[in-house]
This record gives sequence, structure tokens and C-alpha cells, in this order.
Amino acid sequence: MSSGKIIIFSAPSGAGKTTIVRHLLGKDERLTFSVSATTRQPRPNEVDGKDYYFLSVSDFENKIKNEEFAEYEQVYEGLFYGTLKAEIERIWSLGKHVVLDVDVKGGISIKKIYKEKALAIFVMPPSVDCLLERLIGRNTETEESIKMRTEKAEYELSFENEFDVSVINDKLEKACAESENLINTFIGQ
Ligand SMILES: Nc1ncnc2c1ncn2[C@@H]1O[C@H](COP(=O)(O)OP(=O)(O)OP(=O)(O)O)[C@@H](O)[C@H]1O
Ligand SMILES: Nc1nc2c(ncn2[C@@H]2O[C@H](COP(=O)(O)O)[C@@H](O)[C@H]2O)c(=O)[nH]1
Repeated sequence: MSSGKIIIFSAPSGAGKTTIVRHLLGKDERLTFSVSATTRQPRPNEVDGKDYYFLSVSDFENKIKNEEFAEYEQVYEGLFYGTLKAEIERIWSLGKHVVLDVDVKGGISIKKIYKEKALAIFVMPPSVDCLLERLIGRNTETEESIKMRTEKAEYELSFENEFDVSVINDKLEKACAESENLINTFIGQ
């Protein structure tokens, strides 16, 4: 699909990008989620090939060596995440636009590669304290993982200006509606 686009959602952990992305995917059939590869362990409700491609470190390293990633990052100590070039091509070949849920550095890398084909959206939490509350409420992380994630938040927030646009995720409904409008303007109604 030569006119296929990429919509990037990035934010510190807990800001709500996955929640917004799920909402958008449920409403707009033109969009397809790009399943990332990761070396982190699956959460109890996560499905391989749907939420992530869960890989061993050596399989992930082989994919790096074979230049299979459009971008990858060690998002947290020892945990790698990456966007597969083949995943983007697969979605475009279906005639769909790609939606990415990636960390802030990954989002910036993808925007640099795909330029005007990509819309980079930064999901802004109302506060850093709110991230902590949301991650505790999500009930998926250990205390150590929550610490690692929130400690990185201030640093990640400092990259907001490198994105095309920010959406404040205070009220979820409003954030979803704003995201929908941005996407419709970007890819057309
Ligand atoms: N506007 C909101 N108000 C209150 N809670 C919210 C809001 N948006 C999302 N949440 C909740 O906050 C938690 C974190 O959201 P989510 O998992 O979407 O964040 P994330 O940015 O994808 O995090 P991660 O990077 O860790 O995957 C979830 O439990 C979600 O239901
Ligand atoms: N740079 C990339 N970051 C990614 C990718 N897939 C997901 N992520 C980001 O990792 C963190 C943690 O995710 P979690 O599922 O463990 O909560 C979050 O910010 C994701 O957006 C990727 O392919 N590249």
C-alpha cells in the first residue's frame, strides 16, 4: 500500500497509550496494530503474536543481527522491545494503516525514518504521581518494575517537543476523541 501511513503513540509507562490505542483499533477498521517483539515475560492475559512476539534474548539478538527491526530499544534494564520491518510491510500489504505503541525513543526513531508518512503522538499524563497510581491500579507490575518505570518518566517527558502533537490523557474519553480527530485529519476521513 503506497499510501499506507504510521500512527505512533508514545508516552511514559502508565500514561494510557495502550488504552487509547485499543479504543481506536476497535473503532476504525482502517487501522491495524503493529505487534512488537519483546524479551519481557508475558503477563497472564497476554497472547503471543497478538500482544507481542515474545522472544528469547538470543532470538531477539539474531533479529538485530539480520537487520529485521525498523527500531529497537532496551526500554528497561535487560528488557528489549522492537518494531519489525516485516510487521509494517505486512500491515501495509493488507491496505491498512499501522498503529504503533512504542516508547519515547522508539517513537522518535520511527518518525525520523518514515517522516511525513508518520504521525507521532505524545500521550501526556496529567502528572507523574498519576502514572504511579495508574500502574498500581493496573496490577500488572511488581514493585520493582513500577519503580523502574516511574523513575524514567521525567526523562521521557522531556522529549515531548520532538513529537508532532500531544494529547493530554486526563479524561480518557476526551483523549480518545482527540486522537480520533488527529488520525482522521492525518489519513483522511
Ligand atoms: N484517562 C485515564 N484515567 C484513568 N485511568 C486511566 C486513563 N487512561 C488509562 N488509564 C488506566 O491506567 C493504566 C495504564 O494504562 P495503559 O496500560 O494504557 O498505559 P501505557 O501507557 O500503555 O503503559 P505501558 O507503557 O506500561 O504499557 C490502565 O490500568 C488504564 O486502564
Ligand atoms: N521502542 C519500542 N518500545 C516498545 C515497543 N513495543 C512496546 N514498547 C514500549 O515498551 C514499554 C513497556 O511496554 P510494556 O508492554 O512492558 O508495558 C512501553 O512504553 C511500550 O510502548 C517497540 O517495538 N519498540
